[in-house]
Order: sequence, then structure tokens, then C-alpha cells
Amino acid sequence: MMNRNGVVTKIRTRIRNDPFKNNYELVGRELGRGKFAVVKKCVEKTTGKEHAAKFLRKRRKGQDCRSDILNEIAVLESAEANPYVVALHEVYETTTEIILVLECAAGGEIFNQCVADNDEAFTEKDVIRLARQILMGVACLHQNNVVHLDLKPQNILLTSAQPLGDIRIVDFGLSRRVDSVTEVREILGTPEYVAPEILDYEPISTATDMWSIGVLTYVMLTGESPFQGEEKQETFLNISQVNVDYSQDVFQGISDLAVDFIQSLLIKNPRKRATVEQCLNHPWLMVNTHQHTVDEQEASQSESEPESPVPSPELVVIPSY
Ligand SMILES: Cc1cnc(Nc2ccc(CC#N)cc2)nc1Nc1cc(C2CC2)[nH]n1
Repeated sequence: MMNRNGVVTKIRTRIRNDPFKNNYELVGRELGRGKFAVVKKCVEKTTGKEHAAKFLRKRRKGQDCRSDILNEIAVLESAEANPYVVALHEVYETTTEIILVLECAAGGEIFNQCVADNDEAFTEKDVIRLARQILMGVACLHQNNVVHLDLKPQNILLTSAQPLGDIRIVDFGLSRRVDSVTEVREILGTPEYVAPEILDYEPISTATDMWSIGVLTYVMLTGESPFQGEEKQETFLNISQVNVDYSQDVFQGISDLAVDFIQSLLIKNPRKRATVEQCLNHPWLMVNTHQHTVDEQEASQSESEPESPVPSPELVVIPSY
């Protein structure tokens, strides 16, 4: 099966043709909605377990996009061992849709806490822990030669909001497999979070995700979106010129190490940007964010967090489609 990257997509997951509603009950409100997808909470009848059902339309603007959906499934499968990438449970297909039954992250989008007022907003210690988890999830993707290309607060979910739980990276609808052979030049992502190379129609690479992580970290720490302008064009100009406010007004009470971490990522030249591996070794993330004793910390880390991060591939570009 060839997808738009010209890459053969082989998936392991069985695609079921029996009716989704035989096995799941839809409950409550919609969780999310995109141009070609809607996400609803559902309960598995046999186990009573909550999941999130993502209904994806196979035909979009008159084109058959089934292979793009198989790409999303293949990317989820490639990261199934990583606790910080949302888990894929089952897949169903109807004549018009493919339904991904995914792990339910009950805490919702970190976006809500990013824009919350003081007492519900993240502390710097919260952000250090969440940033480390995001990086460990992205390290797994980059190690598997995958770039997400739409990392933003709306696509980072929490297992629990209060008390603050762990993150889950979601929505691989724009993700691509990387390839050192050819280049890709296409507009992707969400304006505030896209890297300069996308606006300048330059090759997209693993460094493109690292720019978005810099924007994400800025938003989690300050509640402000560094490049947002009144109009899309102003936002694009701010990105292209890397117009970022690192003043004390915005970063009051935030450590210099945090600013240094963000500045290592919001760099126009992708080759000069920190890799996921370098970020995981940045001194800002070396702070002890556990409330427990060191012993409990070591025990909890060996259980809940993956082995020390895998080296991410050097900067690679991804194929044209
Ligand atoms: C409580 C909740 C609240 N809000 C969202 N928003 C949301 C954000 C991005 C996307 C885009 C996607 N994909 C879909 C929904 N997801 C939630 N739980 C989910 C959602 C999911 C899986 C990812 C769908 N598991 N648990």
C-alpha cells in the first residue's frame, strides 16, 4: 500500500469489519473534531473500559485517503512500546470510515492548563516533568524515523489534570516517515507552531519537531504564544524573523536555564537546533521533579519511564510525495 510519501505502509493491526457498535457504546460529548475526523469517548462492552474512538473519513475532497490513515496506524504501531505516545487498541473499517479505538487520556489537552490563570497554571517543576516526557515520546518517534509535524498543546494530552498526571502525544495525521534520500516541501501544521523551514519551503526534518517543542515549552511556561500575531501573515513574519520576547515581563519567576532550553530550539537554521537527545541532556531537565525520596524516585523511574533516551538520528530530511 503506497501512501502520499510514496512509502509502502504495512500494518500489523487487524482491521475489523464487524460493526464498531457491536463492541462499544459511545458516551458523553465529543472529545475533538478536525476537518476529516471526529473523536468520541466510548466504553468497551466486554470490559467496561473507556477508550477514545477516532472516526476518520476515507474520502477527502474527492480523493481516497485510506493509505494516509494506514500511515497513521503504522506510526502508532511503531511507538506502541513508548508510554508517552497514545496507545492504539483496535481498528474498524466501514465503507466510508476507518475507526481507531485509542487509549483515553482523561485529563484532556495541556492547552487548557497553558491558558489557565495562576492557581491552575503549570509550575516550572510541572513543565520540566512534562517536557521530559514529551521529549521521551518524540525521541521514540525520531528513533523510528518518524516526525510528528503537528506538535502543539492541543495534541499533548494528560492522563489526569488534577492531580497532574502524565502526557500522551496524539494525532499522527500529519506525521511522515523520514528518509535521507529526497526532500519534502509542503505546508503542514498549525501556524503558531510551524518552523521557519516550512514557511520558506525548505526541507522538513526531525529538527522541525524540535522547533515546535520550543514553542510548546514557551507556552507551557508563560501561557503566551511566542509568534502569534493579529493575522496569520504577521504570525508567519514573526516566525521567519524569529521575533521572540524573552524579557523579564514574560519570564518573571522562570529560571535562566528554562530560557536557555527554549533558545536552543527557537533557532532559524534547523542544523543548529538542539536534537531530542541534546534536549534530554540539557541541565534544565536535570532538576529533581519528584516529590519522593531518591530511592522512590529511582524505583518509580525504572517502572514508569522508559530506558534512558535513545540517540536520535542526525538531522534527516523526509521524502517528497
Ligand atoms: C478527555 C479529552 C479531552 N480533549 C481531547 N482532545 C483531543 C485532542 C486532540 C485530538 C486529535 C487526535 N487524535 C483528539 C481529542 N481528548 C481527550 N481525550 C482523549 C483523546 C484521545 C485520542 C487521541 C484521540 N484519547 N483521549
